[in-house]
Amino acid sequence: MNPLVELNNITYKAQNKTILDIPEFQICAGEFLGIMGPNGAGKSTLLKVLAFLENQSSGAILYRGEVIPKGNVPLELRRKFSIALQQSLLLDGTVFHNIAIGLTLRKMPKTVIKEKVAHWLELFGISHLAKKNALYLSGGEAQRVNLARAMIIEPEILFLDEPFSALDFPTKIKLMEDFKGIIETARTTAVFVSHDLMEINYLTNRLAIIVNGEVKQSGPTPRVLEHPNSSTASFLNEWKKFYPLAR
Ligand SMILES: Nc1ncnc2c1ncn2[C@@H]1O[C@H](COP(=O)(O)OP(=O)(O)OP(=O)(O)O)[C@@H](O)[C@H]1O
Repeated sequence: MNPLVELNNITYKAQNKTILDIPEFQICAGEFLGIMGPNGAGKSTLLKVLAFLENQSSGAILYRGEVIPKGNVPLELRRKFSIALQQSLLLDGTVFHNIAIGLTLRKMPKTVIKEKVAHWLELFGISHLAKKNALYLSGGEAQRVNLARAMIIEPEILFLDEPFSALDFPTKIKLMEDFKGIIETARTTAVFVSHDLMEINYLTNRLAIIVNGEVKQSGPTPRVLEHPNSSTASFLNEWKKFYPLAR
């Protein structure tokens, strides 16, 4: 598989503490990569570094084989990426306006915006909410708007930091099912930070386990879950007591 983003000898330090220490790591085109690990392991920091939202302290980040200058990421590269967080951070305005925002910023013609928003509203099953103020949505509805807003720009990589974790179980299951279909059809490359083995097991095809800022194991999700190594077993085996591993 072709690497879209590569990390080479990356460290990230804050307040004299090494938070990430990653000799090499890649995001490959077309994969749905899960990142899992204990609290404070560095998952969100890794996501931010991969998405060029935080500058590494040392090392190089390559995009499609080219080194990207630290702190000077071209706007057109930033615009290839989308990010969806646990909090949907919607704006005070209609659902239509919120979903359209990425296209509006790119100065797309109004007719194209209307067409695309209608398409993504329908895919996420929220056409009936188009005119509603986004601040008055349920958690599940808001997360659908958040994901539609991230997907409408057809990102090269979609970064997800626990977008389902605040949802009740039935809402989460329905959204994950719909989302999986959408992302498979769009063939979007995705990087997904989650605490939840069920979410990881259902959505991802490759899994990296990060402990103390280091990637301790990575590989196809079923293989990592079924064969934890000596560095990941204590973390994964706790989870496996609670969830069956069948996909
Ligand atoms: N800018 C910063 N300054 C100081 N410490 C930081 C900074 N950013 C992150 N950290 C610390 O780095 C560690 C990793 O944080 P990070 O949020 O990446 O972990 P995480 O694995 O996503 O955690 P969680 O599962 O709890 O969300 C934590 O101990 C955090 O307090």
